[in-house]
Amino acid sequence: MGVEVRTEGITKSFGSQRIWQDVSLTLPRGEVSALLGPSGTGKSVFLKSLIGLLRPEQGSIFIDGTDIMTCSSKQLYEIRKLFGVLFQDGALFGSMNLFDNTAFPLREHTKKSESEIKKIVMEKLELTGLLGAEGKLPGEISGGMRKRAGLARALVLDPQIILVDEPDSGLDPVRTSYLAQLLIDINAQIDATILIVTHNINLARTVPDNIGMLFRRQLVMFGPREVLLTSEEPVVKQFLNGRMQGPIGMSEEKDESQMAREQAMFDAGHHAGGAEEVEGIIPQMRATPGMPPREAEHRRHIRVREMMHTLPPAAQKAIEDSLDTGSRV
Ligand SMILES: Nc1ncnc2c1ncn2[C@@H]1O[C@H](COP(=O)(O)OP(=O)(O)OP(=O)(O)O)[C@@H](O)[C@H]1O
Repeated sequence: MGVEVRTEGITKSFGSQRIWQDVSLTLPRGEVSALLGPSGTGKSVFLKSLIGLLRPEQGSIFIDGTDIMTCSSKQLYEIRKLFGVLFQDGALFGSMNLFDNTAFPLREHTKKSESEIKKIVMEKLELTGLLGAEGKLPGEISGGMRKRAGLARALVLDPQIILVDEPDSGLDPVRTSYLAQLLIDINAQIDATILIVTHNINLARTVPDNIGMLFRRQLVMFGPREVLLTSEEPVVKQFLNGRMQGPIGMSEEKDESQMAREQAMFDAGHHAGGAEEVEGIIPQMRATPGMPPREAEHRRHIRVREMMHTLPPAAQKAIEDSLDTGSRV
């Protein structure tokens, strides 16, 4: 079962470059959350901080109640075993076939026999649709297969927290949807807490229970998906529709004169980019029929009900509407 991950006021810089500051959020146990943000806003740095690969200079990171910023290195070693991480490129060893890549964490971190290892590895390769490819080298398979192999490897130690860095990078939209479905199904099967770092708008709209966004070195918001998806915040609206019109520029942010120049151009009819102006909420993906129900759905129902009065009116309405249609929450 998944565990809660909570950050309190964490701040990270590299030298004089501040990446983000005072970031506080809670990933509720067993729920799927997504962290969005334009390129370079420090999403990957955040993910690496959660697992203790990078160290923020301020704040606390509680994993199942233990602050990894102050715990001993022995405790940190144990806590890391709770994580399964899927890095952008799968981070596979190029000289090892998929079987050995997937078996690697079991051989490194457990005393399991080779026959036990084989059973687990084949189970995870089957789950990720890779049976039959176990003898292939990473260089011999497609990007989508490498991603799935990375996921198989991330799952072998039965993680309670799964961190996924840009699951869509290098994948076509169809394969991205299949990978998203796989993550939801895995969540239904093992109830792990999942954090997906992405700038894929479709993924953000359809997969997570909770969404947050980093911009201008701040966490702009974090909460139930309905909050961000109904937000009137210009940066959020711009991001969700993938348009040039708004505060996000080619480098991280625009100044006022550039905003005004561009606005005049758009007013004169210039295309602002982006293919669609989607407003509001679209239904969330469900586990594939035949899968166990997601336990997180029930817990989220209770949690969101309790916090309802603290949410903006548009988010409250979206939640009520989903209740009316019986779809969610
Ligand atoms: N180990 C490091 N040392 C110094 N600077 C770093 C290090 N890791 C990341 N950075 C810097 O931190 C900033 C944020 O990087 P990060 O990769 O987290 O962004 P991101 O939001 O994940 O971007 P993208 O969506 O493009 O992957 C960048 O300016 C990057 O150069």
